[in-house]
Amino acid sequence: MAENILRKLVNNSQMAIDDGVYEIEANLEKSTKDFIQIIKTSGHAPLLTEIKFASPSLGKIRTLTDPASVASQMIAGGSKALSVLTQPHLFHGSPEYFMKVRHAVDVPMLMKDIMIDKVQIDAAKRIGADFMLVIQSLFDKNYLKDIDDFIAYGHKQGLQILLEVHTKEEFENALKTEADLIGINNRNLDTLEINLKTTETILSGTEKTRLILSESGIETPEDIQYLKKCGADAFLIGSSIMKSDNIEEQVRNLVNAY
Ligand SMILES: O=C(O)c1ccccc1NCC(=O)[C@H](O)[C@H](O)COP(=O)(O)O
Repeated sequence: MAENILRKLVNNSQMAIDDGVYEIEANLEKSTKDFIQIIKTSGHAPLLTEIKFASPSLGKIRTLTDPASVASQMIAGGSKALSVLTQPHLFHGSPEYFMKVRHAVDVPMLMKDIMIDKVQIDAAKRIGADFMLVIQSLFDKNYLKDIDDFIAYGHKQGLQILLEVHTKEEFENALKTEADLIGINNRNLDTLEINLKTTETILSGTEKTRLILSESGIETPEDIQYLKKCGADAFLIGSSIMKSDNIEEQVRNLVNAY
């Protein structure tokens, strides 16, 4: 069971690649803003908010509407950067939604997908992404080879790298790479269980040499205050915002956690 979820996500990405989902004609500019600088200078909780209409763990989260309108509400609430799902299978994402948002806003944007192939990195550049996601466990579990080459290719395309980990061992491996930002995913991608203590466990007793994004399962200002105390510098939040009747207000409430 455990290995199956990750394997399914990898297979889904391969299916999307084979279906031509990442063959993009466009050539959009990325943002003029730098999320790393924003994190370093922010007076409030720096949020990377995620436009996510469905997920493997929750199924449908919100009725599919104009993603640019969701993006504008998030930014009005104080979100400093956006993550947009481009994975069609299980997440109902697409590069087209990403580009709709890219046309509408000038904030740093993460192409959120299960990245397994350089074709997707080329697509990230073409759709105007600032960041791409790399998942450390895909390399540690031998689904993919040569993380340094994958990251270097992303950098060559002008992308910054969010490298996601879920265990201390993955975190230590991640620190050996040239990733720009390390994401600690509180969601176990093998079981889909969420535990905010993951961030605490991984950061306790380690010297922090890279900016840390705590990801998944964040719902309240108290969650953010706790994660900040654990050493997180920024926060990736999707479902709890996408489920809200008032996206702008929900984001503002979380941004004002500190
Ligand atoms: O969200 C899922 O169910 C999921 C399942 C399997 C792999 C990845 C998944 N989500 C990716 C994410 O990292 C989250 O979308 C992101 O951290 C936001 O999390 P949340 O606020 O809990 O929606």
